[in-house]
Amino acid sequence: MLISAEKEEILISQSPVSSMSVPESIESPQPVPLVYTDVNVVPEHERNELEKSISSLEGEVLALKLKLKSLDAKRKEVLNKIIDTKGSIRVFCRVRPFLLTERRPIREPVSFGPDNVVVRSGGARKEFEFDKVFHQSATQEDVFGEVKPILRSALDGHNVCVLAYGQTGTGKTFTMDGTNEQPGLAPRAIEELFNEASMDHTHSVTFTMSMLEIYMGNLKDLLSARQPLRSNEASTKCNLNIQVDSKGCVEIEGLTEVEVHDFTKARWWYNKGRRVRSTSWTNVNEASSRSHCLTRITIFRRGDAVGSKTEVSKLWMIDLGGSERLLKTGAIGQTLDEGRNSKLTQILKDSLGTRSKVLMLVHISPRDEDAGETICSLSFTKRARAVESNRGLTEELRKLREKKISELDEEMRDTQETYKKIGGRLQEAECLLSENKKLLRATDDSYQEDMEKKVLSPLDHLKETDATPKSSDKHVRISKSSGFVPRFMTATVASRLRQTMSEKEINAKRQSVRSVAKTLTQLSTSESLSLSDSRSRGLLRRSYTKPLQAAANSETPETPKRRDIKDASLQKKNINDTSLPRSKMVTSSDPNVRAKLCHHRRRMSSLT
Ligand SMILES: Nc1ncnc2c1ncn2[C@@H]1O[C@H](COP(=O)(O)OP(=O)(O)OP(=O)(O)O)[C@@H](O)[C@H]1O
Repeated sequence: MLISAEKEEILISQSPVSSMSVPESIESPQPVPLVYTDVNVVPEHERNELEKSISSLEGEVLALKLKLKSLDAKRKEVLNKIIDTKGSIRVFCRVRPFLLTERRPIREPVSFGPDNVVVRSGGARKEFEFDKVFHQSATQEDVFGEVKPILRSALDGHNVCVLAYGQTGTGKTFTMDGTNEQPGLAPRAIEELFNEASMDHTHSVTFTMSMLEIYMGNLKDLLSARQPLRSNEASTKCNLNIQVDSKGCVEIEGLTEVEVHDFTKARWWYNKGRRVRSTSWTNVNEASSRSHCLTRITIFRRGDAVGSKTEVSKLWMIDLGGSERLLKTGAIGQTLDEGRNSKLTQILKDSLGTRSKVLMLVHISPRDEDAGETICSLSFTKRARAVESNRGLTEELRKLREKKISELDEEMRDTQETYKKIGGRLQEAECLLSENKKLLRATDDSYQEDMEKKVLSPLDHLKETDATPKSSDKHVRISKSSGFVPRFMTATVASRLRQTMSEKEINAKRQSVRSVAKTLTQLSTSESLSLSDSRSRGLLRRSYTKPLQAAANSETPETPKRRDIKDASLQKKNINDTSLPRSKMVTSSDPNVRAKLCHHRRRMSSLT
């Protein structure tokens, strides 16, 4: 449907509005003749076609939604199987490249394969296994690619925890935050969540965001509106309480939680939190190496069906303090270490359980002098990895496991592809449905207008407007339809007398204008008519102006009689234009009647 604002016309294809389930033959690109038609003249059979198309599209939308729902459930199940087979605690290792300021040793202490790292220190050789090892040349995209599937789990209702662990200066912040040119995991993950949510056709998904810092057992709200002015000034929200409800869900009392509607807004908040974290420390490096920075995205996912429950899950992205600091602090004083780490454990209590997915990224340095610290970090993650029952499998079982994972991966890809296709079709169908509904509403309105015009001739309309108090048309219509007329609007004996006199005169005009309206209606129902077509316009002009002129010989200079009526749409505008000065709506030639009508109208308007 095309709407030309210039000509105030609507172009409607002569064929009924197509639905999605059109037969192949009709779908082939045949030249469809376009017919210009006025919205006021949509023939009855086209309305029926439109209604039929709407109901068939409604059925199709429903069926597609059901299909998507079952595909979503299947995808969820397959993903869970994959994660369970791979292990719900996954440990990756990332080796930082040498920095420009660092001297590369002749014999590097760290060597690595795709899933193992070997460290040589003081003649000893230690080997560690991982789910994946990112070499020095690995990009931020490479790392994110491996993290992506776990995000889907978060959207599916699982609590997910992504932790960056390692010695100070090994690249934890680089991996989590990244730079403007090379964004890290957190901004990429947030963007991905929005992308995935936009493709979910069966649920509405919303997000909130919180950021906090833990240092020496203190919790600091990084998104709070009230931040300390100076670095050493205590923040009002520096000691938040951790609460656990009856279901075991952890909540941090008073922690700022902002609603994020899109990625731009989320990134803005994320950058704000990062700024607050660094500015509250006198030394920026101290900030990241001595404290844990936690970003929480809470996901609210609700099905479209009436009465659906909202699933809530959390995605934690944590940049841990330098591991050597943790160990050293622990060595210096047990109390300090307890205070520092027990808060972290409490906060993550519901996100490290059996239904949760954990991804730990251990970062190591390539430097010779860091080899001892590297072994410490890797030994810690080895213990974390050992928690998983899948570890220590025989070669045969390992192969079987790999085969199973690749089968599941393929199933997952197929399901996702089908989901995407059906999602696309659903969007098309919904779009078409909404267009058709709009069109039907437009035809309904014009149909009603048309019917009104058949009952009331244009002059009736004038009369009605004339006799109406200044209140809006809408109000008057409501009063008419409901049968309720305010008392001050009921006619008095005198007003009825005055009205009878004016009615006699108006009736004569009504007769002639009705014949014009009839001619128009006949024209409109007999064929689709283009008002841009000069022949049609001429026909309209002739048929419309002639009886008007004949009937309105005695009209006042303001009436359409002396106007050069350009086309029917202009004529229609004149008739309906209630914004015209009220004096222009009087149609009596008799000065006495005119005076009486004016008096009547003044009286009525003074009552409103
Ligand atoms: N993969 C990488 N590629 C390029 N540069 C990196 C990489 N990893 C780390 N760097 C650089 O190494 C330096 C230290 O990294 P970063 O600050 O991220 O370490 P960190 O582990 O977060 O330290 P801290 O514990 O102090 O927070 C930075 O200059 C960073 O840009």
